[in-house]
Amino acid sequence: MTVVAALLVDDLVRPTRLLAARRSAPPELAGCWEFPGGKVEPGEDLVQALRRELREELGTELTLGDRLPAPHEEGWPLTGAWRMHLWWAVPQHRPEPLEDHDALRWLAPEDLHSVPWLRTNVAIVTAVAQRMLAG
Ligand SMILES: Nc1nc2c([nH]c(=O)n2[C@H]2C[C@H](O)[C@@H](COP(=O)(O)OP(=O)(O)OP(=O)(O)O)O2)c(=O)[nH]1
Repeated sequence: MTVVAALLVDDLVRPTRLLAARRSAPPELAGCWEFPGGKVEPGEDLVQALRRELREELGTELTLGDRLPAPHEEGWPLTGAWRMHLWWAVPQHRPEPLEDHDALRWLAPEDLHSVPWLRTNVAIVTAVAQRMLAG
């Protein structure tokens, strides 16, 4: 019941832009923005799953930073029993919307709320904006 996702930024020390991705499926989530990532598969650890998802979805390897602190040890609550863990990361290649997304946008911290995020992401986006603005 674990989802992993990347907070893709231009720089791990002084991030000025964060990548938001617009979902193309399923219909009930399409058009909403999220952090690229997905479900951990059996036999994978969290970071292996994160690297696989980013390779599949955006065609990039990652330089990983810290994990975003979550309000619970199990991660950020999504719907039902799903929980999400997120890592700051810099993409090693130019991200392309290969699978699951139909648009990507690099946002400044003050513009993070300018796209319609998945409802479950709003609290996370607020925490991310605070961290980016705190420098
Ligand atoms: N990737 C991602 N999923 C999120 C975010 N916020 C959020 O509520 N979710 C939810 C949406 C989905 O119900 C679930 C992740 O599913 P997914 O469809 O991305 O997973 P997946 O790539 O492994 O795809 P699948 O096996 O379900 O086909 O978590 C987010 O920021 N990123």
